[in-house]
Amino acid sequence: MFARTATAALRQAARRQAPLATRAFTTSSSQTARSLGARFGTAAAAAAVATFGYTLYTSQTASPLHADSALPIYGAAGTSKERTFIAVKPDGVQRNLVGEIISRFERRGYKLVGLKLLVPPVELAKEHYADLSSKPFFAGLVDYMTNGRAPVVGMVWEGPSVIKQGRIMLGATDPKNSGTGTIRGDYCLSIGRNIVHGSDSAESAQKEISLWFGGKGEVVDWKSNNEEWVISEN
Ligand SMILES: Nc1ncnc2c1ncn2[C@@H]1O[C@H](COP(=O)(O)OP(=O)(O)OP(=O)(O)O)[C@@H](O)[C@H]1O
Repeated sequence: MFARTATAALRQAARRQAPLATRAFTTSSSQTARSLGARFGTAAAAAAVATFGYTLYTSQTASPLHADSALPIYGAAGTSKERTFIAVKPDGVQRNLVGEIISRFERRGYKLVGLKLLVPPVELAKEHYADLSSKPFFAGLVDYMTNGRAPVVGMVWEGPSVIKQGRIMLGATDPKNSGTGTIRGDYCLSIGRNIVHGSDSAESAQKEISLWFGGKGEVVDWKSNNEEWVISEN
């Protein structure tokens, strides 16, 4: 009974989270590109589909579901299945801070449901930072993320309020304004080398998880045995 109720709640939350999602899977690249085009721009959508070789899911296309779950890969914001995209940028990898950053999220009680190491294609970085494309530092930002001098570690973390709490754990964009105890406040000094990224809203998390983890089976829905000790409210 509880399982059925929880599943229904998740389905409802997922529908609220993706109100424009179609009910059937989108199978054709051109169809997907059109959907993406409406949201992120036609060129970016076509380039993304061509570049990554897999479908990018947005709120205008159906999201991939886990085989045994009604949950989209981007989770259900506002529930204990909320998910966010966190990335250790190339400077964080180069400075051997991957373990430290993973450890902070693990110790807080969040659950790792996606993890990959990659040198992102230029188109992926451009799409990820599309809202900054007019900024003078955009070209340098894309180069720093994609030039291969070190890879990026992409992650999907799950748990209550993980989007907001993840941003708090990261600290301010400019490390000079980040408090001690935050990742950026403890480990970096420059806005251009701030070692981590975190989704800043449910909409961003949905876009970014779909962008970086859209391949089949790249986000894993698993049950942690610690869950009742971490997220129960009695
Ligand atoms: N003035 C700047 N000079 C150089 N790089 C910048 C500057 N402002 C932002 N950036 C880079 O662009 C990234 C994205 O900036 P944004 O304003 O979206 O901040 P953010 O959301 O805190 O960062 P992120 O998206 O990486 O988590 C920053 O993390 C930083 O790497």
